[in-house]
Amino acid sequence: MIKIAPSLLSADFAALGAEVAEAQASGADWIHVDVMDGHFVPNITLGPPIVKAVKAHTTLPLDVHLMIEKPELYISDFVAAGAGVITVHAEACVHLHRVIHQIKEHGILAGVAINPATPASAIKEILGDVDLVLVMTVNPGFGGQAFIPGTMNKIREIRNWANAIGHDLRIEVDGGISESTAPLVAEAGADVLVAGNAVFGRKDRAAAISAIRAAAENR
Ligand SMILES: O=C(CO)[C@@H](O)[C@H](O)COP(=O)(O)O
Ligand SMILES: [Co+2]
Repeated sequence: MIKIAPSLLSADFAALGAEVAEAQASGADWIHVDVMDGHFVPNITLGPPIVKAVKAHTTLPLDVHLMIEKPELYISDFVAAGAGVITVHAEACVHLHRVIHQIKEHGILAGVAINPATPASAIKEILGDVDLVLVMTVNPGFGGQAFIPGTMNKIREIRNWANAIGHDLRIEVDGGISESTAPLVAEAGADVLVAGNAVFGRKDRAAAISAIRAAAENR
């Protein structure tokens, strides 16, 4: 089953409550929340107080994508704020195994993300421990960038490894996902599709979400 996770990065930050409620009413499965610290990526967005405020406006799982250094210092704050999924970058964690288990101890889903230039092998040893692998299909930091097609080989590789060990892994893709790129990533093995611009950049969010879902499912 394909999940669609609209990214709040492209929503109206002055009206996040209404934006998240509309995304839920429009058929979103998860709400993707991009946390950036100005160090790991060259942009700064939001922290736990905003996640908590957003959570009050939706019953959907909040899919928190941490693009921050030393994510281990903030896991419990994001859990307390209402995160249902927390994903950390492999590139930002010296002790990735420890951070993944720190997330899982809170009883929520744990994910690991890799940048476009990071090989899939960087997460092979942790694959059986995570609920989700996030394959970045753009360089993290900004919404509205163009999809990088070369990332698709990694989706296939990771899906094959997960199948080989019988692991029911979610593979999420993030960056430049739209009606036209959704079939490609779904065919490669992705099943959680983050979409910022392609949902919040359109007036009719329900039409946008169902078009992406249909494109992925009818590939
Ligand atoms: O994590 C990020 C960017 O770093 C994303 O979640 C973006 O928000 C995706 O935006 P679009 O490419 O879909 O507009
Ligand atoms: Co993201």
